[in-house]
Amino acid sequence: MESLPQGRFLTPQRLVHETMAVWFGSIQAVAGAITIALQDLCLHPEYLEPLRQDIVNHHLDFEHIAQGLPLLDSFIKESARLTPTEALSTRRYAVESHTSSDGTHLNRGDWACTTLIAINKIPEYYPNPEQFSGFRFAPPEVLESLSKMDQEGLAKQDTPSKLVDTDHKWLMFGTGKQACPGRFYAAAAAKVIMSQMISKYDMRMVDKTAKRWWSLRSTIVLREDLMVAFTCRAKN
Ligand code: HEM
Repeated sequence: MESLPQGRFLTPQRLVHETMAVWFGSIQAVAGAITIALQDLCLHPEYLEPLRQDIVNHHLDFEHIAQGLPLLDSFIKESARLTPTEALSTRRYAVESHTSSDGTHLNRGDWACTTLIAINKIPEYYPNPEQFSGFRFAPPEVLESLSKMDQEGLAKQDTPSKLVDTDHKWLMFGTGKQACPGRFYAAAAAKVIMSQMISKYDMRMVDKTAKRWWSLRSTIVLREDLMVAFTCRAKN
Protein backbone atom coordinates (compact mmCIF):
# COMPACT_ATOMS: atom_id res chain seq x y z
CA MET A 1 0.00 0.00 0.00
CA GLU A 2 2.89 2.27 0.79
CA SER A 3 4.24 1.65 -2.69
CA LEU A 4 1.05 2.83 -4.45
CA PRO A 5 1.73 5.74 -6.81
CA GLN A 6 1.03 9.07 -5.10
CA GLY A 7 -2.56 10.21 -5.33
CA ARG A 8 -3.94 6.68 -5.81
CA PHE A 9 -6.01 5.12 -3.04
CA LEU A 10 -7.37 1.67 -2.43
CA THR A 11 -11.14 1.17 -2.48
CA PRO A 12 -12.60 -0.45 0.68
CA GLN A 13 -13.24 -3.62 -1.35
CA ARG A 14 -9.63 -3.78 -2.55
CA LEU A 15 -8.41 -3.05 0.98
CA VAL A 16 -10.40 -6.03 2.30
CA HIS A 17 -9.04 -8.25 -0.48
CA GLU A 18 -5.46 -7.14 0.19
CA THR A 19 -5.88 -7.82 3.92
CA MET A 20 -7.31 -11.29 3.25
CA ALA A 21 -4.45 -11.98 0.83
CA VAL A 22 -1.90 -11.03 3.50
CA TRP A 23 -3.51 -13.35 6.05
CA PHE A 24 -4.01 -16.32 3.71
CA GLY A 25 -0.56 -15.77 2.21
CA SER A 26 1.26 -15.50 5.51
CA ILE A 27 -0.39 -17.88 7.91
CA GLN A 28 0.98 -20.97 6.16
CA ALA A 29 4.51 -19.64 6.75
CA VAL A 30 3.82 -19.32 10.49
CA ALA A 31 2.20 -22.78 10.64
CA GLY A 32 5.10 -24.21 8.61
CA ALA A 33 7.79 -22.74 10.87
CA ILE A 34 6.03 -24.11 13.98
CA THR A 35 5.52 -27.56 12.43
CA ILE A 36 9.18 -27.79 11.39
CA ALA A 37 10.32 -26.69 14.85
CA LEU A 38 8.10 -29.29 16.55
CA GLN A 39 9.46 -31.99 14.24
CA ASP A 40 13.02 -30.87 15.06
CA LEU A 41 12.18 -31.14 18.72
CA CYS A 42 11.10 -34.75 18.17
CA LEU A 43 14.41 -35.42 16.39
CA HIS A 44 16.42 -33.66 19.12
CA PRO A 45 14.56 -34.49 22.36
CA GLU A 46 17.57 -33.38 24.46
CA TYR A 47 16.32 -29.80 23.95
CA LEU A 48 12.96 -30.46 25.63
CA GLU A 49 14.03 -30.00 29.25
CA PRO A 50 16.12 -26.82 28.75
CA LEU A 51 13.25 -25.37 26.73
CA ARG A 52 10.79 -26.23 29.50
CA GLN A 53 13.11 -24.46 31.93
CA ASP A 54 13.27 -21.43 29.61
CA ILE A 55 9.46 -21.33 29.61
CA VAL A 56 9.28 -21.59 33.40
CA ASN A 57 11.91 -18.82 33.78
CA HIS A 58 10.86 -16.39 31.08
CA HIS A 59 7.22 -16.91 30.12
CA LEU A 60 5.94 -14.19 32.41
CA ASP A 61 8.25 -11.61 30.78
CA PHE A 62 7.14 -12.85 27.40
CA GLU A 63 3.46 -12.45 28.36
CA HIS A 64 4.13 -8.82 29.32
CA ILE A 65 6.24 -7.65 26.38
CA ALA A 66 5.72 -10.37 23.71
CA GLN A 67 9.51 -10.75 23.53
CA GLY A 68 11.99 -13.01 25.22
CA LEU A 69 12.09 -16.79 25.70
CA PRO A 70 15.67 -16.67 24.36
CA LEU A 71 16.22 -20.42 24.11
CA LEU A 72 12.92 -21.04 22.36
CA ASP A 73 13.63 -18.08 20.04
CA SER A 74 17.00 -19.59 19.15
CA PHE A 75 15.54 -23.06 18.68
CA ILE A 76 12.87 -21.84 16.25
CA LYS A 77 15.50 -19.78 14.37
CA GLU A 78 17.87 -22.76 14.06
CA SER A 79 15.02 -24.91 12.86
CA ALA A 80 14.06 -22.31 10.22
CA ARG A 81 17.72 -21.90 9.24
CA LEU A 82 18.10 -25.55 8.29
CA THR A 83 14.55 -26.02 6.98
CA PRO A 84 13.07 -22.75 5.78
CA THR A 85 9.62 -23.00 4.16
CA GLU A 86 10.91 -20.98 1.20
CA ALA A 87 14.27 -21.52 -0.52
CA LEU A 88 14.36 -17.94 -1.88
CA SER A 89 13.74 -14.57 -0.29
CA THR A 90 13.87 -10.83 -0.89
CA ARG A 91 12.51 -10.75 -4.46
CA ARG A 92 13.27 -7.45 -6.17
CA TYR A 93 12.31 -6.10 -9.59
CA ALA A 94 14.86 -3.95 -11.41
CA VAL A 95 13.12 -0.68 -12.27
CA GLU A 96 16.25 0.32 -14.16
CA SER A 97 19.36 -1.55 -15.30
CA HIS A 98 22.04 -1.86 -12.66
CA THR A 99 25.53 -3.32 -12.29
CA SER A 100 26.59 -4.36 -8.79
CA SER A 101 30.13 -3.90 -7.44
CA ASP A 102 30.86 -7.61 -8.12
CA GLY A 103 29.95 -7.16 -11.80
CA THR A 104 26.49 -8.77 -11.62
CA HIS A 105 24.33 -6.99 -14.16
CA LEU A 106 20.56 -6.65 -14.08
CA ASN A 107 18.59 -5.36 -17.03
CA ARG A 108 15.51 -3.24 -16.47
CA GLY A 109 12.65 -5.65 -15.81
CA ASP A 110 14.83 -8.46 -14.42
CA TRP A 111 14.00 -10.07 -11.11
CA ALA A 112 16.60 -10.79 -8.42
CA CYS A 113 16.26 -12.65 -5.15
CA THR A 114 18.41 -14.04 -2.35
CA THR A 115 19.13 -17.76 -2.09
CA LEU A 116 18.00 -18.12 1.50
CA ILE A 117 18.55 -21.86 1.82
CA ALA A 118 22.18 -21.61 0.53
CA ILE A 119 23.03 -18.47 2.54
CA ASN A 120 21.81 -20.24 5.69
CA LYS A 121 24.61 -22.80 5.28
CA ILE A 122 27.59 -20.52 4.62
CA PRO A 123 30.26 -21.61 7.18
CA GLU A 124 31.58 -18.05 7.61
CA TYR A 125 28.11 -17.03 8.75
CA TYR A 126 27.15 -20.20 10.64
CA PRO A 127 29.92 -22.32 12.23
CA ASN A 128 29.30 -26.03 11.55
CA PRO A 129 26.42 -25.07 9.29
CA GLU A 130 25.11 -28.61 8.75
CA GLN A 131 24.85 -29.25 12.49
CA PHE A 132 21.51 -28.64 14.18
CA SER A 133 22.52 -26.55 17.18
CA GLY A 134 19.30 -25.38 18.75
CA PHE A 135 20.78 -22.73 21.04
CA ARG A 136 23.43 -21.29 18.69
CA PHE A 137 21.76 -17.86 18.61
CA ALA A 138 21.12 -17.52 22.35
CA PRO A 139 22.95 -14.87 24.44
CA PRO A 140 26.00 -16.19 26.37
CA GLU A 141 24.52 -15.35 29.78
CA VAL A 142 21.51 -17.55 28.98
CA LEU A 143 23.75 -20.36 27.76
CA GLU A 144 25.78 -20.17 30.97
CA SER A 145 22.65 -20.98 32.93
CA LEU A 146 22.39 -24.34 31.12
CA SER A 147 23.87 -27.46 32.66
CA LYS A 148 27.22 -28.67 31.24
CA MET A 149 25.43 -31.56 29.57
CA ASP A 150 23.03 -29.23 27.77
CA GLN A 151 25.95 -27.11 26.51
CA GLU A 152 27.95 -30.04 25.13
CA GLY A 153 28.65 -29.96 21.40
CA LEU A 154 26.68 -26.76 20.72
CA ALA A 155 27.84 -24.74 17.71
CA LYS A 156 27.67 -21.07 18.70
CA GLN A 157 27.53 -17.83 16.78
CA ASP A 158 30.03 -15.05 17.54
CA THR A 159 27.18 -12.71 18.41
CA PRO A 160 23.72 -13.63 19.66
CA SER A 161 20.72 -12.72 17.53
CA LYS A 162 16.96 -13.05 17.46
CA LEU A 163 14.53 -14.71 15.09
CA VAL A 164 13.10 -11.33 13.98
CA ASP A 165 16.50 -9.68 13.31
CA THR A 166 17.23 -8.93 9.68
CA ASP A 167 20.63 -8.57 8.01
CA HIS A 168 22.57 -9.96 5.04
CA LYS A 169 23.10 -13.28 6.86
CA TRP A 170 19.50 -13.81 8.01
CA LEU A 171 16.97 -13.34 5.26
CA MET A 172 14.05 -15.45 6.48
CA PHE A 173 12.00 -12.27 6.69
CA GLY A 174 13.71 -10.41 3.86
CA THR A 175 15.59 -7.22 4.42
CA GLY A 176 15.53 -3.43 4.24
CA LYS A 177 12.42 -1.31 3.91
CA GLN A 178 10.34 -4.21 2.62
CA ALA A 179 11.31 -6.69 5.34
CA CYS A 180 8.30 -8.65 6.60
CA PRO A 181 6.22 -6.42 8.90
CA GLY A 182 4.42 -9.52 10.24
CA ARG A 183 7.57 -11.07 11.69
CA PHE A 184 7.02 -9.82 15.24
CA TYR A 185 3.53 -11.29 15.24
CA ALA A 186 4.82 -14.50 13.60
CA ALA A 187 7.56 -14.95 16.22
CA ALA A 188 5.21 -14.22 19.12
CA ALA A 189 2.52 -16.60 17.78
CA ALA A 190 5.11 -19.35 17.23
CA LYS A 191 6.35 -18.94 20.81
CA VAL A 192 2.84 -18.99 22.31
CA ILE A 193 1.96 -22.19 20.45
CA MET A 194 5.32 -23.90 20.95
CA SER A 195 5.47 -23.09 24.66
CA GLN A 196 2.00 -24.55 25.19
CA MET A 197 2.92 -27.73 23.31
CA ILE A 198 6.27 -28.09 25.08
CA SER A 199 4.83 -27.47 28.56
CA LYS A 200 1.81 -29.74 28.21
CA TYR A 201 2.95 -32.59 25.98
CA ASP A 202 5.71 -35.05 25.31
CA MET A 203 6.10 -35.66 21.62
CA ARG A 204 7.69 -38.14 19.24
CA MET A 205 7.79 -38.69 15.54
CA VAL A 206 6.07 -41.98 14.75
CA ASP A 207 8.61 -42.72 12.01
CA LYS A 208 11.85 -40.79 12.52
CA THR A 209 13.06 -41.68 9.04
CA ALA A 210 9.91 -40.41 7.28
CA LYS A 211 10.36 -37.70 4.66
CA ARG A 212 9.37 -34.35 6.12
CA TRP A 213 8.85 -32.21 3.07
CA TRP A 214 8.92 -31.98 -0.71
CA SER A 215 9.70 -28.99 -2.89
CA LEU A 216 7.44 -27.19 -5.31
CA ARG A 217 9.64 -24.75 -7.20
CA SER A 218 11.17 -22.66 -4.41
CA THR A 219 8.56 -23.58 -1.80
CA ILE A 220 9.23 -26.28 0.76
CA VAL A 221 5.93 -28.06 1.28
CA LEU A 222 5.44 -30.03 4.48
CA ARG A 223 4.19 -33.59 4.09
CA GLU A 224 0.69 -34.12 5.39
CA ASP A 225 1.28 -37.81 6.14
CA LEU A 226 4.08 -37.26 8.65
CA MET A 227 2.75 -38.31 12.06
CA VAL A 228 3.78 -36.80 15.39
CA ALA A 229 2.35 -38.44 18.53
CA PHE A 230 1.64 -36.13 21.48
CA THR A 231 1.20 -37.51 24.98
CA CYS A 232 -0.27 -35.36 27.74
CA ARG A 233 2.27 -34.86 30.53
CA ALA A 234 1.22 -35.91 34.01
CA LYS A 235 0.25 -32.89 36.15
CA ASN A 236 2.47 -32.52 39.24
C1 HEM B 1 7.13 -17.34 9.64
C2 HEM B 1 6.29 -16.52 9.06
C3 HEM B 1 6.64 -15.54 7.96
C4 HEM B 1 7.69 -15.54 7.08
C5 HEM B 1 8.81 -16.57 6.95
C6 HEM B 1 7.55 -14.36 6.25
C7 HEM B 1 8.44 -13.99 5.26
C8 HEM B 1 8.34 -12.84 4.49
C9 HEM B 1 9.29 -12.44 3.48
C10 HEM B 1 10.56 -13.20 3.08
C11 HEM B 1 8.85 -11.28 2.96
C12 HEM B 1 9.53 -10.46 1.84
C13 HEM B 1 10.47 -9.43 2.48
C14 HEM B 1 11.38 -8.74 1.50
O1 HEM B 1 11.15 -8.82 0.29
O2 HEM B 1 12.38 -8.11 1.94
C15 HEM B 1 7.60 -10.94 3.61
C16 HEM B 1 6.84 -9.83 3.33
C17 HEM B 1 5.63 -9.54 3.92
N1 HEM B 1 5.04 -10.23 4.97
FE1 HEM B 1 5.77 -11.87 5.86
N2 HEM B 1 6.43 -13.67 6.63
C18 HEM B 1 5.84 -14.35 7.67
C19 HEM B 1 4.70 -14.00 8.37
C20 HEM B 1 3.91 -12.90 8.08
C21 HEM B 1 2.70 -12.53 8.78
C22 HEM B 1 2.11 -13.31 9.94
C23 HEM B 1 2.22 -11.40 8.18
C24 HEM B 1 1.00 -10.58 8.48
C25 HEM B 1 0.14 -10.83 9.42
C26 HEM B 1 3.13 -11.05 7.10
C27 HEM B 1 2.98 -9.97 6.28
C28 HEM B 1 3.86 -9.60 5.27
C29 HEM B 1 3.67 -8.46 4.38
C30 HEM B 1 2.49 -7.49 4.37
C31 HEM B 1 4.79 -8.41 3.54
C32 HEM B 1 5.08 -7.41 2.41
C33 HEM B 1 5.94 -6.25 2.93
C34 HEM B 1 6.27 -5.23 1.84
O3 HEM B 1 6.37 -5.61 0.67
O4 HEM B 1 6.47 -4.07 2.18
N3 HEM B 1 4.14 -11.98 7.07
N4 HEM B 1 7.32 -11.90 4.56
